[in-house]
Amino acid sequence: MTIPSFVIGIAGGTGAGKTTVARLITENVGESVTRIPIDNYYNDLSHLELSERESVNYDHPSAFEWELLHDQLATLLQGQPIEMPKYDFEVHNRKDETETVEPTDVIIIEGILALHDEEINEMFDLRLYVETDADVRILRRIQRDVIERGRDLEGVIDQYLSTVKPMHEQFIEPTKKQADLIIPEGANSVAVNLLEEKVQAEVEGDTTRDWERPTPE
Ligand SMILES: Nc1ncnc2c1ncn2[C@@H]1O[C@H](COP(=O)(O)OP(=O)(O)O)[C@@H](O)[C@H]1O
Ligand SMILES: Nc1ccn([C@@H]2O[C@H](COP(=O)(O)O)[C@@H](O)[C@H]2O)c(=O)n1
Repeated sequence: MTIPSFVIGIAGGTGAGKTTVARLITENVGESVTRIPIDNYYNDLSHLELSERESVNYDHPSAFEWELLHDQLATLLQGQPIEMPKYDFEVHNRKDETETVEPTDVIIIEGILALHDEEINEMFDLRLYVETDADVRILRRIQRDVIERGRDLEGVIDQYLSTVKPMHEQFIEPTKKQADLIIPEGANSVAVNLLEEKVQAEVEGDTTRDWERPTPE
């Protein structure tokens, strides 16, 4: 049984480079790291029609099932596996299947609102906020949403102006204050190299966590 020794939260606006940072800093540590996108914890919206799901505000904190994320992270920290939900952006809903995730030395929780929830924040040993200019982020998002998430240009622009931008300003950007480190320009190589070394040390070392683990209910 592995008891994770280091938990990293990575927040930042859409397209800031969170996933890229998470991937790069864990590239050389193989299976000792688990990456958990909080997108997988969007609420199950199976009770809604596709047309209704299309108009949900996915950038508001209420779009996520925080309790499930909290409980599953606590389970991993107790050395137990979880059944992580999986998300399908094309249909705006959870997939039917889950993925079994085993606890590993290092866990990364990554997503726009990764630093939003107070209790989850307390479970992190390191809180990162990836900061990239809004114009760069929207350009990246257009490209990604059209190519990978089955969206059209008009829809991406409408969604950006109606919910993504205002929610970023109201909820996401303020979580920067919770961060231990702010990473400018996304995956900048100096920050990535330093964090990569830190992750490597956690995987190789015999470190223990300094917060009190939640007791199972
Ligand atoms: N530093 C960077 N330079 C150039 N492109 C980048 C950089 N960081 C990320 N990208 C690209 O931008 C897009 C969004 O990055 P991603 O890491 O998925 O962002 P996020 O997870 O914050 O939404 C991806 O296509 C990625 O390859
Ligand atoms: N059905 C959904 C769910 C979420 N989104 C958008 O995803 C963004 C978060 O993902 P990143 O990889 O960009 O961090 C968020 O801004 C939501 O607007 C969506 O479009 N559709």
